Amino acid sequence: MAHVAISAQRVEKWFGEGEARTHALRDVSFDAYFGEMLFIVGPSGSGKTTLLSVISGILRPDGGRVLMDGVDVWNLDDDELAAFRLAKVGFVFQDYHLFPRLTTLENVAIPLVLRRYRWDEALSEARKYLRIVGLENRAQLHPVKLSGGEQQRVAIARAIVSQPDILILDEPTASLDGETGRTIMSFIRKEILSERRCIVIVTHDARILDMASRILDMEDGRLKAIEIGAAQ
Ligand SMILES: Nc1ncnc2c1ncn2[C@@H]1O[C@H](COP(=O)(O)OP(=O)(O)OP(=O)(O)O)[C@@H](O)[C@H]1O
Repeated sequence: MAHVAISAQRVEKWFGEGEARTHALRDVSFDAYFGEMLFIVGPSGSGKTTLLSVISGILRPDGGRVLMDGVDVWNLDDDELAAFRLAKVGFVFQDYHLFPRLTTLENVAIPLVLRRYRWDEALSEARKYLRIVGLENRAQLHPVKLSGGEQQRVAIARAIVSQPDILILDEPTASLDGETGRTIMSFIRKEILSERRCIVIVTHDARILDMASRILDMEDGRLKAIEIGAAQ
């Protein structure tokens, strides 16, 4: 029996006040397992990014709970939650969140520095991951000098450098051409997914859906269906 990595239980989220009040997540429950690549799909505004933020310990829900590897993450205090996320979760955000003043290599090294690696060790490990995403020759450039697709690849390298148990990606291929997107997703599936890791991906990109183990289909804040993917 596969081990549950993330358990979302009756999650609710509201935004705004009065007329602008939006019910962004309505009673959303599902389990994500170690060893699977779980995709979240649905129309714009259906709550995908909100769900990703709640299950990864970034955005506090208004109701329900989220267990990550058995830990009720929204019951942790801020310091415990930060430490838990650092130890367990890697993120790739839709808009990259790269540090503009650091080089590409330094950006990838940051999670290791936070884990108290020596600076030279962190840089050398980071270089391996830049090579994996095909950007070794961009190591000394700052993010502003990179294309959108290259920045996305740096963000992916930074998310996987510390080998997190849970890897969360928001639209990871949105700014990549089809071939690069598939190459990176195949790489993640082959080299990054393992029996001890769970990968959750929000995507609009139909070209990569065949790599899903299962697909959560969101609509209007609700979980409409859970489908078995082609790669299960
Ligand atoms: N910070 C916020 N403040 C107010 N409303 C928000 C906020 N974030 C999201 N919403 C609203 O919550 C709903 C769900 O938004 P969310 O970004 O999760 O959807 P999404 O499915 O990820 O959309 P997209 O595919 O366009 O990224 C939308 O109606 C959105 O307008």
